[in-house]
Amino acid sequence: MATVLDDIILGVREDLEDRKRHISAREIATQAAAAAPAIDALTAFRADGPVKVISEVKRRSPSKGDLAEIPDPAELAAAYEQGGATAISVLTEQRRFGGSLADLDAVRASVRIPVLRKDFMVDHYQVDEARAHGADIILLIVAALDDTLLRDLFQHATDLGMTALVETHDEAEIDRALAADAQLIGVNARNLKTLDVDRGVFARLAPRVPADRIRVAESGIRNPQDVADYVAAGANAVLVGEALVTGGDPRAAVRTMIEGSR
Ligand SMILES: O=P(O)(O)OC[C@@H](O)[C@@H](O)c1c[nH]c2ccccc12
Repeated sequence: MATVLDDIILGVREDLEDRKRHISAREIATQAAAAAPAIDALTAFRADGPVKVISEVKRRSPSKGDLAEIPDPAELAAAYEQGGATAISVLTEQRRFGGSLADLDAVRASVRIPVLRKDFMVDHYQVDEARAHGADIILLIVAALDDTLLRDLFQHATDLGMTALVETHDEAEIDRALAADAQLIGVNARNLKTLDVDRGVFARLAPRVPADRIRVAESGIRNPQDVADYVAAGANAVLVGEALVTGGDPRAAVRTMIEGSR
């Protein structure tokens, strides 16, 4: 049976073929090589201090529908940065999440911290594109990739100076992420095949991730207590979208998440 994830990836591939017709693979690779150097995100995540927050620019999602208007993603990202975010995640998937590369460009121009291109990466072209648009981090979803492609995209991101956030949902995926040498390992509480959120997954999987890796708890974080629970279970970082775009003052919202976890 086709899952939500399969369905999203079908659309992603169609849109990708369109973009390839406008900008060739060779041209996007040239643009990626010419971009300003990527920021070393691992250093930022390994720095001392309280929990690291990756704050997301998220307009819409398949599970919740429209979340927020976000007339100015640059302004939102700047507020996140002022609130103490370690990195900004920008959804660029268009059909289900309402994102775009234009959002990525706007955010890149407005902050100095690392920027994550959040999309369903299945092709070298998207990795080059991420770099050409100034991303420092890309998301690689283990559930969406076979081992060959996972390693290939991971290596390509590394070659371009980027860091991969490798996203997992279960024990087997953690093992695959570790085998690919991922340093930044995400555990998504939302299962992308069913869209169900289970905040208990992180605590179950975290012990399987060696302590020298950076553990990122993703999705379903409603308040500082959820952050504190994830930190207690071993999270070094959290990825928050909905609660920040719907929570009023985004600068205060990020700050509260960080403070509440201490
Ligand atoms: O809005 P939330 O529940 O705080 O979740 C943010 C982020 O974890 C979520 O957007 C996400 C995590 N992994 C993904 C992969 C694709 C698309 C989206 C995601």
